[in-house]
Amino acid sequence: MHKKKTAEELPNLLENIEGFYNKLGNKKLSLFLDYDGTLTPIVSNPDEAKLSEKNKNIISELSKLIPIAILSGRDRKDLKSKVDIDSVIYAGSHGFDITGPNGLEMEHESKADILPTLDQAEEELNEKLKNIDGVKVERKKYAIAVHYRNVNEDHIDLVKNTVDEVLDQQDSLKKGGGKKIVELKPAINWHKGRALEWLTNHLDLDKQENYPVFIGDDLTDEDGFEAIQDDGMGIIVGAHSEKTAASYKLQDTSQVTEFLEQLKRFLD
Ligand SMILES: O=P(O)(O)OC[C@H]1O[C@H](O[C@H]2O[C@H](CO)[C@@H](O)[C@H](O)[C@H]2O)[C@H](O)[C@@H](O)[C@@H]1O
Repeated sequence: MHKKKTAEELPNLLENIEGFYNKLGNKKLSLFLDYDGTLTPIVSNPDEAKLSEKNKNIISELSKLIPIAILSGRDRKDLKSKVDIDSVIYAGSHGFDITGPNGLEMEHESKADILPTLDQAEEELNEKLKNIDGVKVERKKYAIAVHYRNVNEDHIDLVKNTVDEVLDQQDSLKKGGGKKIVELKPAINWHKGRALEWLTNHLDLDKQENYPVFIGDDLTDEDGFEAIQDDGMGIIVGAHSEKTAASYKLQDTSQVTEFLEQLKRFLD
């Protein structure tokens, strides 16, 4: 277990790019990317978080050179429609639902049991929260995000308490956090880190020869950083409320774009 640091304590990747290339050495790079807050800036309406043409082009070009997977809390279909590149892997609902090139399809084995429970929780949340202005209940196949970014500060506790009430009745769901959201997720030890490990196995990325890099900005990305901290590198974008297992930082999404551009030139 490595000691976690605050994002402020970490070196900026762009200012230390030679150190990154040295760590990579002769190993083959694979890239794992979060979506919201990493490839797109955080915006108030989740539907408006669009991938820029610039990022789309770079990711598309990079995916011809190295394996790329996008690991998101979003629903996999929503994620795929927003990114719209055929040559990358999509892991939606925090890694519960994965598709990719060459017929790759993986849904977590819990699917049959958990879907009716999520359906019921979604219905209850919609009913109980319907009179609170600004709240948004976002159903993903294997999770539900309750957004309170646009809720009046006086009502935020009510939103959080309502989520707790619904969770109290569902032993098979657990609570998750994120940027101005509370999530209801399957109470299973599966997350972006486990999905990342599953993908490195599936892609046959032997640890001796490969170097996975994961870029993310939020609490749920910490599982991904931890999964690769011995054999690869976690890069945090901005900061979140806790210490991080990442080893480098990028200031914001524009620095992510800059890094991806540099990477493309380096690999060409
Ligand atoms: O794992 P990610 O790809 O980072 O997804 C995490 C959550 O992202 C989205 O919500 C966040 O971004 C929204 C758009 O910028 C913002 O309005 C919201 O406040 C953020 O929490 C997405 O809507 C969620 O489903 C994801 O779980």
